[in-house]
Amino acid sequence: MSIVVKKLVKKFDSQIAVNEISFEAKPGKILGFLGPNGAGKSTTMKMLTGYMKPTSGDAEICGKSILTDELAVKKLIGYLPENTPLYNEMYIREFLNFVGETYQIPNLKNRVDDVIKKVGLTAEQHKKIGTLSKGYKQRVGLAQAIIHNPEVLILDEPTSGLDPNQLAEIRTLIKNLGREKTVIISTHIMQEVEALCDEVIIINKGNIVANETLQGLKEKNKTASLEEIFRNLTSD
Ligand SMILES: Nc1ncnc2c1ncn2[C@@H]1O[C@H](COP(=O)(O)OP(=O)(O)OP(=O)(O)O)[C@@H](O)[C@H]1O
Repeated sequence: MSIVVKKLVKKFDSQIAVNEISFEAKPGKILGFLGPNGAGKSTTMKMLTGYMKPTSGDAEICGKSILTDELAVKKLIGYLPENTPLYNEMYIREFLNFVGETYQIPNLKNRVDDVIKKVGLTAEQHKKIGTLSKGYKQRVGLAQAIIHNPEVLILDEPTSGLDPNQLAEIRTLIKNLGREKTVIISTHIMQEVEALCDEVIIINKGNIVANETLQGLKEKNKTASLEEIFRNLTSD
């Protein structure tokens, strides 16, 4: 297992955003992390990537604890946050070089060339980040997430705001990455889950209400409609 989550809790004052959730994820599989707005998806992802301390519980990324091995965990994970914080004043190459240097990547120039090609930024590569369209900014976000070739990818709504062409390209990229790596993606797009995910977790009000293979989820709920399953499991 490359991700083992153990009774993870996050409280904000009296509000329990994530309520003692446990789950696992393995390499070569894409795990879809679904839930209504405010369910606790981003909060969980932030805890797994070391950007937010859990109130209690722990998680291991390739055997390293998010509580005690924060640095090792950051190296093992590529993270695309929901609203990718990018440096708008920087040029794409400058930014990717900067990120690459923090990971001390050898032959960085070649690696930057590689990721630019991989995420489809070749035509835009000499532009300033601030001048890019939303979809291209998203690609820069993906490029910084994969530059250090991490074992685990955590992508928070990776295709939000992309046009249909970009959507298809980025989905193909994620699908390919998922062949070797452990990938968790959060999304509200059920077609995306169908197209990409092997396994699905549905979270509602901080609690896991489903944790199945995509096929298993449909069989258990006796319908092939993910939207119907989602509504049944998350409506009040
Ligand atoms: N820093 C914070 N301080 C206080 N409350 C927070 C904070 N971050 C998140 N929350 C609350 O925790 C709950 C879960 O939020 P979270 O962002 O994890 O939801 P989400 O499932 O990612 O939602 P969405 O689909 O809208 O992105 C929400 O009620 C939110 O208001």
